Amino acid sequence: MAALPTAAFKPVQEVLEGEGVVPGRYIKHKDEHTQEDGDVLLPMMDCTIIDLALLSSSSPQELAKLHSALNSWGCVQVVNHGMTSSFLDEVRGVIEQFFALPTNEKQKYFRKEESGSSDAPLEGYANDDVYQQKTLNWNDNMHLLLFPLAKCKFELWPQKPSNFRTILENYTTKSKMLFDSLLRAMARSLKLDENNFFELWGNDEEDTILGRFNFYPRCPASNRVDGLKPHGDGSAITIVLQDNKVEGLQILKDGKWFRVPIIPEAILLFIGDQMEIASNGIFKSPAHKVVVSPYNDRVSLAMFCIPNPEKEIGPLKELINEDRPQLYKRLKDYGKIFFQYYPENDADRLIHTVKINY
Ligand SMILES: O=C(O)CCC(=O)C(=O)O
Ligand SMILES: [Fe+2]
Repeated sequence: MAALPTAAFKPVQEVLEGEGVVPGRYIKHKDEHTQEDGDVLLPMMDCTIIDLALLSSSSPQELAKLHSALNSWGCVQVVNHGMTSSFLDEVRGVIEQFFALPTNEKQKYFRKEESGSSDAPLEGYANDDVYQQKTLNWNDNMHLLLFPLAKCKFELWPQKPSNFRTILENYTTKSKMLFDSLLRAMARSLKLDENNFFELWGNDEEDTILGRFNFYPRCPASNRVDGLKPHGDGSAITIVLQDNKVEGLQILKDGKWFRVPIIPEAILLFIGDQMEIASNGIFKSPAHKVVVSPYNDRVSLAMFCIPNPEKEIGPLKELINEDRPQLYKRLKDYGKIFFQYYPENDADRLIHTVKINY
């Protein structure tokens, strides 16, 4: 990967300063204008809300709801997860405070090439401009490895606001428990041994959680830019803490885009490509994207469960049978395959590259 051009770096947040014109590099190609002007009128998805307490007590109805939603949408929102709304607001608050800092303060945590390697992610603050995408996302972001603690590069964690680290460590510890409960419940909903998905993620000290802190500045030409282009997540599973006031996340189902509702007390779960592979296609990794508001900035925090790249991932043998032949190849380091294609504009379903064609 080319060296990251620190000197030329400009946060999207500052792009409109001066003339206030959105540069062409951010304007979507004509053929990407699928629903220009119409985004606000898109239907809301029929989002399943899962009660974690019921799930953990193995309520058959709740497990069936989970199975059905992950099989159709690949996404649910989870409530009763043990984190209070005021705590979730604190997490959102420190993210907002970080992105509100002056650029020279944020640049102390700038993403450097040396911080990444084939098996460790690039960490720090940046935006997609540094990867020279064809059309850029209207998004500034920060990537931090959040788990396990032994792998955290705390020198890249913001010192301001001063409670950033405490809040994020606390949120990560609670999220790890949430991930574990969800993975167990997902296995149970498929009538598998409840520890089966720990083979995929969670039982290995090289399994990690990568956090992506997103900031989508408001944009007057909001319907001509993408906050985040359509993509499926390359993780095993992802949880997203959405902004509690500003909508923007959309999900694709049967070729149509739907808005994802804001449920302030909920945490959103997306199936990632590696879980779609492990579940032999029963759980779907949905394409999703983010649209930008003309009036308000939006933040979110996506936490990706990334399996040890040395581990071979493939459809579980219990989920392969005559009616459902093996749909995906067995592979290692899906992240590497994923990031070879990721900067492309049309890379919304990279999982197709590892499909077995009968
Ligand atoms: O901003 C959001 O709500 C979703 C972010 C997302 O999809 C990602 O970071 O992969
Ligand atoms: Fe995503």
